[in-house]
Amino acid sequence: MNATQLRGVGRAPCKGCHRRRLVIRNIAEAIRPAVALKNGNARVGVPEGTPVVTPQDLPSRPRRNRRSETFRSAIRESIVSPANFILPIFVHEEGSNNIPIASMPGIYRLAFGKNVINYVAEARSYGVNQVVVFPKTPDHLKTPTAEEAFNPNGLSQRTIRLLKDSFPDLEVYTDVALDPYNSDGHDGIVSDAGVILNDETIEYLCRQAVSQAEAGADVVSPSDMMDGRVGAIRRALDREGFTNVSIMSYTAKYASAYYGPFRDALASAPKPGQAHRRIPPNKKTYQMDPANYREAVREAKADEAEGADIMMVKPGMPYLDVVRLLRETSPLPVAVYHVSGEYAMLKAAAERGWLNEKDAVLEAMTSFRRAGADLILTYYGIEASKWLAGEK
Ligand SMILES: NCc1[nH]cc(CCC(=O)O)c1CC(=O)O
Ligand SMILES: [Mg+2]
Repeated sequence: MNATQLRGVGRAPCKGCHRRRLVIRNIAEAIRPAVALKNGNARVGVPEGTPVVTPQDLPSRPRRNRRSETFRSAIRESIVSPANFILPIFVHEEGSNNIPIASMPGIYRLAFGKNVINYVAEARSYGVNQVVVFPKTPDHLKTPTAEEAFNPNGLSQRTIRLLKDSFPDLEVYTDVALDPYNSDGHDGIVSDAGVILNDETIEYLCRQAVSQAEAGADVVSPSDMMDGRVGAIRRALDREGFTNVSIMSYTAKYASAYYGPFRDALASAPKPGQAHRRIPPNKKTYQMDPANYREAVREAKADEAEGADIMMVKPGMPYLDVVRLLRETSPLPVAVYHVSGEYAMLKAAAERGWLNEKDAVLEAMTSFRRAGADLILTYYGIEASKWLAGEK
């Protein structure tokens, strides 16, 4: 059989040569089934009734590049690694047990001390060497001006110290915002008229960031969305000699419904107003409108000019277009926050058997990387790393 004959294998019947073609095809399939497959029209083992067609004249067949797992992995464009993950940890000190968070199955407020160490040690054993610390502040320490945020011996500061003492090479990120310490449940100081004060709040955010740097933080992350806070924090850190402490800015943080479980975890949701004080029930006067895209460019330009080292988009999956936008707008690394509500959705569907959790989660992580994120903050940090390591 020569090449010309083989090329005819699998072609649609043409009256004159139909019989000859069948014979050739049978021989070809018997001795070299791969040849028949190469022509894209194998007749081996097709269900009866499968139409016999003329192969399409298609020089470009993208399926060729998907034909084997070996080949697919060889040409994969986006890779997820535990090195990309930043693991959020909730810390409390109301007793020595971890406390489950009802709306985040599998996630706990960790008891300050060895429970925190053990959790982080487990993360590190899977290659996750970055954490971001969120303290659960007891109600009696919350005030309208949130001074606990910069208490040098506050839970946040002690947790940072504990982590850096235990794991000197761990990258410890912090959250800079007043909400966990604010009796009004806002990221900034609320005036009696219900305005979240910008410049006054920044004064305290700077103190908070410096106190975290003094405790040993590697990266401070303002999540408050006040205007100008990145530049002010940069100057405050530099003034105190912390020129090596980085700033990861929540650059495009949207006023999202997906933060609900996080606010459960820290009891940090905006509180009801009082007779003499109007407390806004939501964060829409500082967090971005979910409808806005161009505005993210404006935020990014400001943060870059003010000295941000990393820019973040939050939430994650519903905002992949914004991740891609920042990736193309700036040379800075881009982080994305796969937030508490996104975690809760996946867990809830998985618990009901409606989604394959591992596949759905790794698909989400891959999508963040494809959209252009370098860093991924995710409560799935440990589980996803186990899956990436091939564990069940
Ligand atoms: N400023 C605090 C802060 N930092 C991170 C989150 C949300 C994270 C999550 O939902 O996982 C929030 C909550 C908020 O802005 O209300
Ligand atoms: Mg801004």
